[in-house]
Amino acid sequence: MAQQETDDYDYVVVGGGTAGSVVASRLTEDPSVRVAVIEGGPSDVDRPEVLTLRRWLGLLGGDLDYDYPTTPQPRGNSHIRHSRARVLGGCSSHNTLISFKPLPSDWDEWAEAGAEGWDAASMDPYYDRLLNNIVPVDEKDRNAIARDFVEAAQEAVGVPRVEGFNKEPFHEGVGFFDLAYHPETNKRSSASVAYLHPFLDRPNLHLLLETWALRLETAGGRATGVHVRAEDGTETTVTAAREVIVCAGAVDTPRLLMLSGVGPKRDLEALGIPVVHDLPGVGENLLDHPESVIVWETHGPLPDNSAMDSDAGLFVRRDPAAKGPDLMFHFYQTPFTDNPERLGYEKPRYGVSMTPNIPKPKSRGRLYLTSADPAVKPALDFGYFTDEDDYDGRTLVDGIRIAREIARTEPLASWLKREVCPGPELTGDEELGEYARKVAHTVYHPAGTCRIGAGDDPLAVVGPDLTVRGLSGLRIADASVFPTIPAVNPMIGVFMVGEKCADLLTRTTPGDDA
Ligand SMILES: Cc1cc2nc3c(=O)[nH]c(=O)nc-3n(C[C@H](O)[C@H](O)[C@H](O)COP(=O)(O)OP(=O)(O)OC[C@H]3O[C@@H](n4cnc5c(N)ncnc54)[C@H](O)[C@@H]3O)c2cc1C
Repeated sequence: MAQQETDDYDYVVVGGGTAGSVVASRLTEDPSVRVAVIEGGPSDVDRPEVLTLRRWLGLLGGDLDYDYPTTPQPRGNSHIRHSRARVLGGCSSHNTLISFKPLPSDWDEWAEAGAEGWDAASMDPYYDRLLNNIVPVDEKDRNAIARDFVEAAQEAVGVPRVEGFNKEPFHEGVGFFDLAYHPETNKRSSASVAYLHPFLDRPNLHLLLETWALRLETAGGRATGVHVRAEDGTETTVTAAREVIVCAGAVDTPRLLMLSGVGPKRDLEALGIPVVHDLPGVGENLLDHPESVIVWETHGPLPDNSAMDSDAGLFVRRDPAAKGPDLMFHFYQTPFTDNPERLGYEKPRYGVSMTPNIPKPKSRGRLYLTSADPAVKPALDFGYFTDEDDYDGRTLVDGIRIAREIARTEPLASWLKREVCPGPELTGDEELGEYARKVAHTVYHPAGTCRIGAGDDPLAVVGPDLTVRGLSGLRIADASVFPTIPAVNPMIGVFMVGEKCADLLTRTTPGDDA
Protein backbone atom coordinates (compact mmCIF):
# COMPACT_ATOMS: atom_id res chain seq x y z
CA MET A 1 0.00 0.00 0.00
CA ALA A 2 1.36 3.41 -0.98
CA GLN A 3 2.54 5.66 1.84
CA GLN A 4 3.31 9.32 1.40
CA GLU A 5 3.66 12.58 3.31
CA THR A 6 1.43 15.45 2.22
CA ASP A 7 2.00 19.17 2.41
CA ASP A 8 1.93 20.83 5.77
CA TYR A 9 -1.31 22.39 6.94
CA ASP A 10 -1.71 24.72 9.88
CA TYR A 11 -4.77 22.86 11.11
CA VAL A 12 -6.14 19.43 10.32
CA VAL A 13 -9.82 18.98 11.10
CA VAL A 14 -10.96 15.36 11.41
CA GLY A 15 -14.62 15.14 10.32
CA GLY A 16 -16.36 17.60 8.02
CA GLY A 17 -19.59 17.15 9.95
CA THR A 18 -21.72 19.53 11.97
CA ALA A 19 -19.04 21.08 14.18
CA GLY A 20 -16.14 20.32 11.82
CA SER A 21 -17.68 22.36 8.99
CA VAL A 22 -18.03 25.35 11.32
CA VAL A 23 -14.44 25.09 12.56
CA ALA A 24 -12.98 24.72 9.04
CA SER A 25 -15.09 27.55 7.65
CA ARG A 26 -14.17 29.99 10.40
CA LEU A 27 -10.46 29.13 10.37
CA THR A 28 -10.17 29.66 6.60
CA GLU A 29 -11.63 33.16 6.84
CA ASP A 30 -7.98 34.10 7.33
CA PRO A 31 -6.41 33.46 3.91
CA SER A 32 -3.00 32.82 5.44
CA VAL A 33 -4.26 29.84 7.47
CA ARG A 34 -4.17 26.48 5.62
CA VAL A 35 -6.73 23.90 6.70
CA ALA A 36 -7.27 20.28 5.68
CA VAL A 37 -10.57 18.57 6.46
CA ILE A 38 -10.48 14.78 6.62
CA GLU A 39 -14.02 13.59 5.87
CA GLY A 40 -15.03 9.95 5.65
CA GLY A 41 -17.97 10.61 3.35
CA PRO A 42 -18.55 12.21 -0.05
CA SER A 43 -19.65 15.75 -0.86
CA ASP A 44 -23.32 16.68 -0.53
CA VAL A 45 -23.13 19.23 -3.36
CA ASP A 46 -25.74 18.54 -6.09
CA ARG A 47 -27.21 15.59 -4.20
CA PRO A 48 -30.95 16.27 -3.87
CA GLU A 49 -31.52 13.10 -1.84
CA VAL A 50 -29.26 14.66 0.84
CA LEU A 51 -30.10 18.33 0.42
CA THR A 52 -33.90 17.92 0.49
CA LEU A 53 -34.91 17.96 4.15
CA ARG A 54 -38.08 15.93 3.75
CA ARG A 55 -36.11 13.00 2.30
CA TRP A 56 -34.20 12.48 5.56
CA LEU A 57 -35.72 9.11 6.45
CA GLY A 58 -34.58 7.64 3.13
CA LEU A 59 -30.95 8.20 4.13
CA LEU A 60 -31.07 6.19 7.35
CA GLY A 61 -29.55 2.73 7.04
CA GLY A 62 -28.25 3.44 3.50
CA ASP A 63 -24.72 3.81 2.17
CA LEU A 64 -24.37 7.28 3.73
CA ASP A 65 -25.00 5.90 7.23
CA TYR A 66 -22.34 4.33 9.48
CA ASP A 67 -25.26 2.61 11.25
CA TYR A 68 -23.97 1.66 14.71
CA PRO A 69 -25.67 -1.08 16.74
CA THR A 70 -26.01 -0.95 20.52
CA THR A 71 -25.02 -3.66 22.97
CA PRO A 72 -27.95 -5.64 24.44
CA GLN A 73 -30.07 -3.36 26.63
CA PRO A 74 -31.70 -5.61 29.25
CA ARG A 75 -34.13 -2.91 30.44
CA GLY A 76 -34.64 -1.24 27.07
CA ASN A 77 -34.74 -2.03 23.36
CA SER A 78 -31.70 -3.99 22.15
CA HIS A 79 -32.57 -3.41 18.48
CA ILE A 80 -31.84 0.31 18.33
CA ARG A 81 -29.51 1.33 15.48
CA HIS A 82 -27.68 4.63 15.80
CA SER A 83 -27.55 6.49 12.51
CA ARG A 84 -24.44 8.63 11.96
CA ALA A 85 -24.06 10.35 8.61
CA ARG A 86 -21.17 9.59 6.27
CA VAL A 87 -21.33 12.74 4.15
CA LEU A 88 -20.10 16.33 4.20
CA GLY A 89 -22.11 18.18 6.84
CA GLY A 90 -22.28 15.04 8.98
CA CYS A 91 -25.54 14.42 10.80
CA SER A 92 -26.79 17.90 9.88
CA SER A 93 -26.98 16.48 6.33
CA HIS A 94 -29.39 13.65 7.23
CA ASN A 95 -31.16 14.78 10.38
CA THR A 96 -34.43 16.66 10.81
CA LEU A 97 -32.74 20.01 11.54
CA ILE A 98 -34.95 20.89 14.50
CA SER A 99 -33.14 23.91 15.89
CA PHE A 100 -33.14 24.82 19.55
CA LYS A 101 -30.68 27.15 21.18
CA PRO A 102 -29.84 25.24 24.39
CA LEU A 103 -31.67 26.73 27.36
CA PRO A 104 -29.75 28.95 29.83
CA SER A 105 -30.12 26.18 32.43
CA ASP A 106 -28.41 23.74 30.03
CA TRP A 107 -25.29 25.89 29.63
CA ASP A 108 -25.21 26.85 33.32
CA GLU A 109 -25.26 23.15 34.15
CA TRP A 110 -22.11 22.77 32.00
CA ALA A 111 -20.38 25.56 33.88
CA GLU A 112 -21.33 23.90 37.18
CA ALA A 113 -19.85 20.63 35.84
CA GLY A 114 -16.49 22.35 35.42
CA ALA A 115 -16.81 23.86 31.95
CA GLU A 116 -15.71 27.31 33.00
CA GLY A 117 -16.63 29.94 30.42
CA TRP A 118 -19.49 27.84 28.99
CA ASP A 119 -22.26 29.46 31.07
CA ALA A 120 -25.33 30.85 29.29
CA ALA A 121 -24.17 34.46 29.28
CA SER A 122 -20.83 33.50 27.73
CA MET A 123 -22.40 31.21 25.13
CA ASP A 124 -25.19 33.49 23.93
CA PRO A 125 -23.07 35.45 21.41
CA TYR A 126 -22.18 32.24 19.57
CA TYR A 127 -25.83 31.65 18.71
CA ASP A 128 -26.00 35.10 17.12
CA ARG A 129 -23.06 34.19 14.86
CA LEU A 130 -24.65 31.09 13.31
CA LEU A 131 -24.85 31.20 9.52
CA ASN A 132 -27.75 28.75 9.23
CA ASN A 133 -31.16 29.89 8.05
CA ILE A 134 -33.13 29.12 11.23
CA VAL A 135 -36.84 29.81 10.75
CA PRO A 136 -40.13 28.54 12.16
CA VAL A 137 -41.85 25.83 10.10
CA ASP A 138 -43.34 27.74 7.19
CA GLU A 139 -47.12 28.32 7.04
CA LYS A 140 -47.43 26.24 3.87
CA ASP A 141 -45.70 23.31 5.63
CA ARG A 142 -48.03 23.37 8.65
CA ASN A 143 -50.19 20.29 8.28
CA ALA A 144 -53.80 20.55 9.48
CA ILE A 145 -53.44 17.65 11.92
CA ALA A 146 -50.25 19.12 13.38
CA ARG A 147 -52.06 22.43 13.87
CA ASP A 148 -54.83 20.56 15.68
CA PHE A 149 -52.28 18.72 17.84
CA VAL A 150 -50.91 22.10 18.91
CA GLU A 151 -54.37 23.36 19.80
CA ALA A 152 -55.40 20.19 21.63
CA ALA A 153 -52.16 20.08 23.64
CA GLN A 154 -52.64 23.67 24.80
CA GLU A 155 -56.10 22.79 26.02
CA ALA A 156 -55.31 19.37 27.51
CA VAL A 157 -52.02 20.18 29.24
CA GLY A 158 -52.51 23.89 29.91
CA VAL A 159 -49.20 24.94 28.37
CA PRO A 160 -48.72 28.12 26.33
CA ARG A 161 -48.64 28.16 22.56
CA VAL A 162 -45.09 29.07 21.46
CA GLU A 163 -44.37 30.77 18.14
CA GLY A 164 -40.58 30.82 17.79
CA PHE A 165 -39.02 28.59 20.46
CA ASN A 166 -35.70 30.44 20.22
CA LYS A 167 -37.10 33.88 21.02
CA GLU A 168 -36.87 33.41 24.76
CA PRO A 169 -36.12 30.64 27.28
CA PHE A 170 -39.12 28.44 28.14
CA HIS A 171 -40.07 25.72 30.63
CA GLU A 172 -43.08 24.46 28.76
CA GLY A 173 -45.00 25.13 25.61
CA VAL A 174 -46.33 23.65 22.39
CA GLY A 175 -45.87 24.80 18.83
CA PHE A 176 -44.17 24.36 15.52
CA PHE A 177 -40.40 23.98 15.70
CA ASP A 178 -37.74 26.27 14.34
CA LEU A 179 -35.86 24.44 11.57
CA ALA A 180 -32.59 25.15 9.76
CA TYR A 181 -34.00 25.06 6.23
CA HIS A 182 -35.01 27.10 3.22
CA PRO A 183 -38.80 26.75 3.12
CA GLU A 184 -39.22 27.81 -0.50
CA THR A 185 -37.30 24.74 -1.74
CA ASN A 186 -37.21 22.53 1.38
CA LYS A 187 -33.41 22.66 1.06
CA ARG A 188 -31.35 21.99 4.16
CA SER A 189 -29.43 24.75 5.84
CA SER A 190 -27.00 22.15 7.15
CA ALA A 191 -23.45 22.75 8.35
CA SER A 192 -22.12 22.09 4.86
CA VAL A 193 -24.72 24.23 3.07
CA ALA A 194 -24.34 27.18 5.45
CA TYR A 195 -20.63 26.98 6.30
CA LEU A 196 -18.84 25.27 3.39
CA HIS A 197 -20.74 25.57 0.10
CA PRO A 198 -20.26 29.36 -0.17
CA PHE A 199 -16.52 29.02 0.47
CA LEU A 200 -15.47 25.95 -1.53
CA ASP A 201 -13.27 28.11 -3.75
CA ARG A 202 -11.04 29.24 -0.87
CA PRO A 203 -7.52 28.14 -1.84
CA ASN A 204 -6.61 27.61 1.81
CA LEU A 205 -9.48 25.12 2.42
CA HIS A 206 -8.61 21.58 1.37
CA LEU A 207 -11.33 18.93 1.67
CA LEU A 208 -10.08 15.34 1.63
CA LEU A 209 -13.34 13.48 0.99
CA GLU A 210 -13.98 9.72 1.23
CA THR A 211 -10.88 9.72 3.43
CA TRP A 212 -10.82 7.90 6.76
CA ALA A 213 -8.71 8.94 9.75
CA LEU A 214 -7.12 5.75 11.03
CA ARG A 215 -5.11 7.23 13.89
CA LEU A 216 -3.72 10.42 15.31
CA GLU A 217 0.05 10.83 15.09
CA THR A 218 1.80 12.14 18.18
CA ALA A 219 5.40 12.88 19.09
CA GLY A 220 6.65 13.91 22.52
CA GLY A 221 3.12 14.46 23.84
CA ARG A 222 2.09 16.62 20.89
CA ALA A 223 -0.32 15.80 18.06
CA THR A 224 1.54 16.22 14.79
CA GLY A 225 -0.93 14.94 12.23
CA VAL A 226 -3.40 12.30 11.18
CA HIS A 227 -2.79 9.02 9.46
CA VAL A 228 -5.51 8.54 6.85
CA ARG A 229 -6.67 6.11 4.21
CA ALA A 230 -8.09 7.50 0.96
CA GLU A 231 -10.86 5.87 -1.08
CA ASP A 232 -8.32 4.13 -3.32
CA GLY A 233 -6.59 2.57 -0.30
CA THR A 234 -3.61 4.92 -0.32
CA GLU A 235 -2.38 5.69 3.19
CA THR A 236 -0.99 9.14 3.96
CA THR A 237 -0.01 11.21 6.95
CA VAL A 238 -1.54 14.68 6.89
CA THR A 239 0.57 16.90 9.11
CA ALA A 240 -0.58 19.83 11.20
CA ALA A 241 1.88 22.61 11.97
CA ARG A 242 -0.38 24.05 14.66
CA GLU A 243 -3.18 21.75 15.78
CA VAL A 244 -5.38 18.77 15.02
CA ILE A 245 -9.04 19.31 15.82
CA VAL A 246 -11.09 16.13 16.12
CA CYS A 247 -14.75 16.66 15.12
CA ALA A 248 -15.73 13.07 14.32
CA GLY A 249 -18.81 13.03 16.57
CA ALA A 250 -19.74 11.36 19.85
CA VAL A 251 -19.13 7.86 18.49
CA ASP A 252 -16.12 8.27 16.23
CA THR A 253 -14.14 10.79 18.26
CA PRO A 254 -13.61 8.51 21.29
CA ARG A 255 -13.13 5.60 18.86
CA LEU A 256 -10.32 7.44 17.04
CA LEU A 257 -8.70 8.55 20.28
CA MET A 258 -8.64 5.01 21.63
CA LEU A 259 -7.33 3.56 18.36
CA SER A 260 -4.57 6.16 18.65
CA GLY A 261 -3.64 4.99 22.16
CA VAL A 262 -5.42 7.81 24.01
CA GLY A 263 -7.92 6.40 26.49
CA PRO A 264 -8.32 4.10 29.51
CA LYS A 265 -4.92 2.44 29.85
CA ARG A 266 -6.15 -0.93 31.07
CA ASP A 267 -8.68 -1.30 28.23
CA LEU A 268 -6.14 -0.31 25.59
CA GLU A 269 -3.53 -2.71 26.94
CA ALA A 270 -6.06 -5.54 26.98
CA LEU A 271 -6.60 -5.00 23.24
CA GLY A 272 -2.89 -4.67 22.50
CA ILE A 273 -3.10 -0.99 21.56
CA PRO A 274 0.13 0.84 22.53
CA VAL A 275 -0.78 3.42 25.16
CA VAL A 276 0.18 6.98 24.22
CA HIS A 277 -1.69 8.69 27.02
CA ASP A 278 -3.83 7.24 29.81
CA LEU A 279 -7.13 9.12 29.79
CA PRO A 280 -9.79 7.13 31.67
CA GLY A 281 -12.75 9.34 30.66
CA VAL A 282 -12.59 8.57 26.93
CA GLY A 283 -15.83 6.75 26.02
CA GLU A 284 -17.44 7.26 29.45
CA ASN A 285 -20.55 9.40 30.04
CA LEU A 286 -22.42 8.19 26.93
CA LEU A 287 -25.65 10.20 26.86
CA ASP A 288 -28.77 10.16 24.68
CA HIS A 289 -32.40 11.28 24.61
CA PRO A 290 -34.44 8.05 24.55
CA GLU A 291 -38.10 8.29 23.63
CA SER A 292 -41.07 5.98 23.40
CA VAL A 293 -44.04 6.01 21.07
CA ILE A 294 -47.81 5.94 21.12
CA VAL A 295 -49.58 5.48 17.79
CA TRP A 296 -53.13 6.19 16.62
CA GLU A 297 -54.91 5.14 13.47
CA THR A 298 -56.62 8.06 11.75
CA HIS A 299 -59.97 7.91 9.97
CA GLY A 300 -58.28 8.34 6.63
CA PRO A 301 -55.32 9.80 4.80
CA LEU A 302 -53.84 13.07 6.07
CA PRO A 303 -53.03 16.16 4.06
CA ASP A 304 -49.56 15.76 2.58
CA ASN A 305 -47.91 19.13 3.29
CA SER A 306 -45.02 19.14 5.77
CA ALA A 307 -41.43 20.29 6.23
CA MET A 308 -40.17 16.90 7.44
CA ASP A 309 -43.16 15.00 8.95
CA SER A 310 -42.40 15.87 12.59
CA ASP A 311 -42.87 19.61 12.57
CA ALA A 312 -44.44 20.32 15.96
CA GLY A 313 -43.70 19.40 19.55
CA LEU A 314 -44.57 19.86 23.18
CA PHE A 315 -42.51 20.59 26.31
CA VAL A 316 -43.89 19.95 29.79
CA ARG A 317 -42.46 20.66 33.23
CA ARG A 318 -43.98 18.11 35.62
CA ASP A 319 -41.73 19.04 38.54
CA PRO A 320 -42.06 22.77 39.28
CA ALA A 321 -38.57 22.68 40.80
CA ALA A 322 -36.99 21.45 37.55
CA LYS A 323 -34.78 24.05 35.89
CA GLY A 324 -36.27 23.38 32.46
CA PRO A 325 -38.73 21.06 30.74
CA ASP A 326 -38.70 17.48 32.06
CA LEU A 327 -40.82 15.82 29.38
CA MET A 328 -40.85 16.48 25.64
CA PHE A 329 -42.88 15.13 22.71
CA HIS A 330 -42.38 15.09 18.97
CA PHE A 331 -45.63 14.83 16.99
CA TYR A 332 -45.17 12.65 13.89
CA GLN A 333 -47.64 12.85 11.03
CA THR A 334 -46.89 9.19 10.34
CA PRO A 335 -47.58 5.94 12.22
CA PHE A 336 -44.10 5.20 13.60
CA THR A 337 -44.45 1.51 14.39
CA ASP A 338 -40.97 0.14 13.55
CA ASN A 339 -40.32 -0.92 17.14
CA PRO A 340 -43.87 -1.82 18.27
CA GLU A 341 -44.18 -4.15 15.25
CA ARG A 342 -41.46 -6.30 16.84
CA LEU A 343 -43.85 -6.84 19.78
CA GLY A 344 -46.63 -7.90 17.41
CA TYR A 345 -48.41 -4.58 16.86
CA GLU A 346 -49.63 -3.79 13.36
CA LYS A 347 -48.91 -0.71 11.28
CA PRO A 348 -52.12 1.15 10.39
CA ARG A 349 -52.40 2.42 6.83
CA TYR A 350 -52.99 5.97 8.06
CA GLY A 351 -51.93 7.26 11.42
CA VAL A 352 -49.98 9.62 13.67
CA SER A 353 -47.63 9.23 16.62
CA MET A 354 -46.64 11.11 19.75
CA THR A 355 -43.24 10.32 21.18
CA PRO A 356 -42.60 11.04 24.87
CA ASN A 357 -38.92 11.95 25.23
CA ILE A 358 -36.72 12.38 28.34
CA PRO A 359 -35.02 15.81 28.25
CA LYS A 360 -32.71 15.09 31.21
CA PRO A 361 -32.27 11.32 31.42
CA LYS A 362 -30.46 9.97 34.46
CA SER A 363 -29.08 6.76 32.95
CA ARG A 364 -25.49 6.89 31.72
CA GLY A 365 -23.68 4.58 29.34
CA ARG A 366 -20.25 3.85 27.97
CA LEU A 367 -18.59 3.42 24.59
CA TYR A 368 -15.62 1.05 24.29
CA LEU A 369 -13.56 -0.82 21.75
CA THR A 370 -13.72 -4.57 21.38
CA SER A 371 -10.82 -4.80 18.94
CA ALA A 372 -7.68 -2.95 17.88
CA ASP A 373 -8.87 -3.32 14.27
CA PRO A 374 -10.08 0.13 13.11
CA ALA A 375 -12.68 -1.55 10.89
CA VAL A 376 -14.54 -3.04 13.89
CA LYS A 377 -17.37 -0.82 15.12
CA PRO A 378 -17.13 0.24 18.77
CA ALA A 379 -19.54 -1.10 21.40
CA LEU A 380 -22.22 1.39 22.41
CA ASP A 381 -23.76 0.53 25.77
CA PHE A 382 -26.19 3.33 26.51
CA GLY A 383 -27.38 1.74 29.77
CA TYR A 384 -30.90 2.77 28.82
CA PHE A 385 -33.28 2.78 31.83
CA THR A 386 -30.62 1.68 34.30
CA ASP A 387 -30.91 4.68 36.65
CA GLU A 388 -31.51 3.64 40.22
CA ASP A 389 -34.97 5.02 40.88
CA ASP A 390 -36.27 4.40 37.32
CA TYR A 391 -36.75 8.13 36.74
CA ASP A 392 -36.26 7.56 33.01
CA GLY A 393 -38.83 4.76 32.73
CA ARG A 394 -41.36 6.65 34.85
CA THR A 395 -40.97 9.73 32.67
CA LEU A 396 -42.09 7.75 29.62
CA VAL A 397 -45.12 6.37 31.49
CA ASP A 398 -46.13 9.93 32.43
CA GLY A 399 -45.67 10.80 28.79
CA ILE A 400 -48.01 8.09 27.54
CA ARG A 401 -50.69 9.30 29.95
CA ILE A 402 -50.32 12.92 28.86
CA ALA A 403 -50.36 11.88 25.19
CA ARG A 404 -53.65 10.07 25.76
CA GLU A 405 -55.15 13.20 27.34
CA ILE A 406 -54.18 15.20 24.27
CA ALA A 407 -55.62 12.56 21.93
CA ARG A 408 -58.95 12.75 23.79
CA THR A 409 -59.10 16.53 23.28
CA GLU A 410 -60.58 18.38 20.29
CA PRO A 411 -59.74 19.38 17.65
CA LEU A 412 -57.33 16.41 17.51
CA ALA A 413 -59.76 13.79 18.85
CA SER A 414 -62.03 13.69 15.83
CA TRP A 415 -59.12 12.80 13.49
CA LEU A 416 -58.31 9.65 15.48
CA LYS A 417 -60.06 6.31 14.98
CA ARG A 418 -58.29 4.22 17.67
CA GLU A 419 -55.10 3.90 19.69
CA VAL A 420 -53.04 1.17 18.03
CA CYS A 421 -50.16 0.92 20.48
CA PRO A 422 -49.78 0.43 23.35
CA GLY A 423 -53.59 0.05 23.07
CA PRO A 424 -56.26 1.32 25.46
CA GLU A 425 -56.27 -1.91 27.49
CA LEU A 426 -52.77 -1.15 28.84
CA THR A 427 -53.27 1.21 31.78
CA GLY A 428 -51.14 0.13 34.77
CA ASP A 429 -47.79 1.70 35.60
CA GLU A 430 -45.93 -1.57 35.29
CA GLU A 431 -47.36 -2.69 31.95
CA LEU A 432 -47.05 0.78 30.44
CA GLY A 433 -43.48 1.00 31.71
CA GLU A 434 -42.60 -2.36 30.19
CA TYR A 435 -44.13 -1.36 26.83
CA ALA A 436 -42.53 2.10 26.84
CA ARG A 437 -39.04 0.73 27.45
CA LYS A 438 -39.25 -2.19 25.04
CA VAL A 439 -40.36 -0.02 22.09
CA ALA A 440 -38.13 2.92 23.03
CA HIS A 441 -36.11 4.30 20.17
CA THR A 442 -33.44 6.95 19.93
CA VAL A 443 -33.72 10.38 18.39
CA TYR A 444 -30.02 10.01 17.63
CA HIS A 445 -28.55 12.41 20.17
CA PRO A 446 -25.45 10.54 21.44
CA ALA A 447 -23.15 12.90 23.31
CA GLY A 448 -20.76 13.22 26.22
CA THR A 449 -18.06 10.62 25.49
CA CYS A 450 -15.12 13.08 25.70
CA ARG A 451 -16.57 15.52 28.15
CA ILE A 452 -15.30 18.95 29.14
CA GLY A 453 -14.34 19.19 32.80
CA ALA A 454 -12.20 20.94 35.34
CA GLY A 455 -8.57 20.00 35.94
CA ASP A 456 -9.41 17.94 39.04
CA ASP A 457 -12.14 15.90 37.30
CA PRO A 458 -10.56 12.48 36.67
CA LEU A 459 -13.02 11.65 33.89
CA ALA A 460 -12.74 14.93 31.99
CA VAL A 461 -11.20 14.41 28.55
CA VAL A 462 -10.88 18.04 27.48
CA GLY A 463 -10.50 21.23 29.46
CA PRO A 464 -12.73 24.27 28.98
CA ASP A 465 -10.47 25.36 26.08
CA LEU A 466 -11.27 22.01 24.37
CA THR A 467 -7.64 20.83 24.47
CA VAL A 468 -7.17 17.18 25.26
CA ARG A 469 -5.80 16.81 28.78
CA GLY A 470 -2.16 15.88 28.93
CA LEU A 471 -1.44 16.35 25.22
CA SER A 472 -0.73 19.46 23.23
CA GLY A 473 -1.77 20.42 19.71
CA LEU A 474 -5.02 18.46 20.00
CA ARG A 475 -8.57 19.68 20.54
CA ILE A 476 -12.00 18.15 20.27
CA ALA A 477 -15.09 20.00 19.04
CA ASP A 478 -18.31 18.03 18.55
CA ALA A 479 -21.15 16.46 20.58
CA SER A 480 -18.66 14.31 22.49
CA VAL A 481 -17.52 17.26 24.63
CA PHE A 482 -20.99 17.79 26.17
CA PRO A 483 -20.65 17.22 29.95
CA THR A 484 -24.46 16.90 30.20
CA ILE A 485 -27.18 16.72 27.57
CA PRO A 486 -29.33 19.80 26.91
CA ALA A 487 -33.06 19.49 27.61
CA VAL A 488 -33.66 20.35 23.95
CA ASN A 489 -32.47 18.79 20.69
CA PRO A 490 -28.68 19.21 20.64
CA MET A 491 -27.65 20.19 17.10
CA ILE A 492 -27.54 23.94 17.64
CA GLY A 493 -25.47 23.31 20.76
CA VAL A 494 -23.00 21.43 18.51
CA PHE A 495 -22.85 24.36 16.07
CA MET A 496 -22.13 26.65 19.03
CA VAL A 497 -19.33 24.32 20.20
CA GLY A 498 -17.88 24.67 16.68
CA GLU A 499 -18.14 28.46 16.79
CA LYS A 500 -16.57 28.62 20.24
CA CYS A 501 -13.74 26.27 19.20
CA ALA A 502 -12.97 28.46 16.19
CA ASP A 503 -13.00 31.49 18.45
CA LEU A 504 -10.60 29.82 20.91
CA LEU A 505 -8.28 28.88 18.04
CA THR A 506 -8.23 32.23 16.32
CA ARG A 507 -7.78 34.07 19.60
CA THR A 508 -4.64 32.05 20.28
CA THR A 509 -3.26 32.34 16.77
CA PRO A 510 0.26 33.73 17.08
CA GLY A 511 0.40 37.39 16.14
CA ASP A 512 -3.31 37.91 16.86
CA ASP A 513 -3.69 40.15 19.89
CA ALA A 514 -7.52 40.00 20.04
C1 LIG B 1 -31.43 10.95 12.02
C2 LIG B 1 -31.02 12.04 12.96
C3 LIG B 1 -31.92 13.04 13.28
C4 LIG B 1 -31.53 14.07 14.15
N1 LIG B 1 -32.36 15.13 14.31
C5 LIG B 1 -31.94 16.19 15.01
C6 LIG B 1 -32.71 17.37 15.06
O1 LIG B 1 -33.74 17.49 14.38
N2 LIG B 1 -32.28 18.39 15.86
C7 LIG B 1 -31.16 18.28 16.62
O2 LIG B 1 -30.88 19.21 17.37
N3 LIG B 1 -30.38 17.18 16.55
C8 LIG B 1 -30.73 16.15 15.74
N4 LIG B 1 -29.92 15.07 15.62
C9 LIG B 1 -28.63 15.08 16.34
C10 LIG B 1 -27.61 15.99 15.65
O3 LIG B 1 -27.71 15.87 14.26
C11 LIG B 1 -26.21 15.63 16.14
O4 LIG B 1 -26.15 15.75 17.54
C12 LIG B 1 -25.12 16.53 15.55
O5 LIG B 1 -25.32 16.75 14.18
C13 LIG B 1 -23.76 15.88 15.79
O6 LIG B 1 -22.75 16.68 15.25
P1 LIG B 1 -21.21 16.28 15.40
O7 LIG B 1 -20.42 17.38 14.80
O8 LIG B 1 -20.94 15.90 16.80
O9 LIG B 1 -21.04 14.95 14.54
P2 LIG B 1 -21.38 14.66 13.01
O10 LIG B 1 -22.27 15.69 12.44
O11 LIG B 1 -21.83 13.23 12.95
O12 LIG B 1 -19.98 14.79 12.26
C14 LIG B 1 -18.97 13.82 12.31
C15 LIG B 1 -18.31 13.77 10.95
O13 LIG B 1 -17.08 13.08 11.08
C16 LIG B 1 -16.91 12.17 10.01
N5 LIG B 1 -16.05 11.11 10.54
C17 LIG B 1 -16.27 10.33 11.62
N6 LIG B 1 -15.21 9.53 11.86
C18 LIG B 1 -14.30 9.83 10.91
C19 LIG B 1 -12.99 9.33 10.63
N7 LIG B 1 -12.40 8.42 11.40
N8 LIG B 1 -12.36 9.82 9.54
C20 LIG B 1 -12.93 10.77 8.75
N9 LIG B 1 -14.17 11.29 8.99
C21 LIG B 1 -14.83 10.81 10.06
C22 LIG B 1 -18.31 11.74 9.65
O14 LIG B 1 -18.38 11.28 8.31
C23 LIG B 1 -19.11 13.02 9.89
O15 LIG B 1 -19.19 13.81 8.72
C24 LIG B 1 -30.25 14.03 14.76
C25 LIG B 1 -29.35 13.03 14.44
C26 LIG B 1 -29.72 12.04 13.53
C27 LIG B 1 -28.72 10.99 13.16
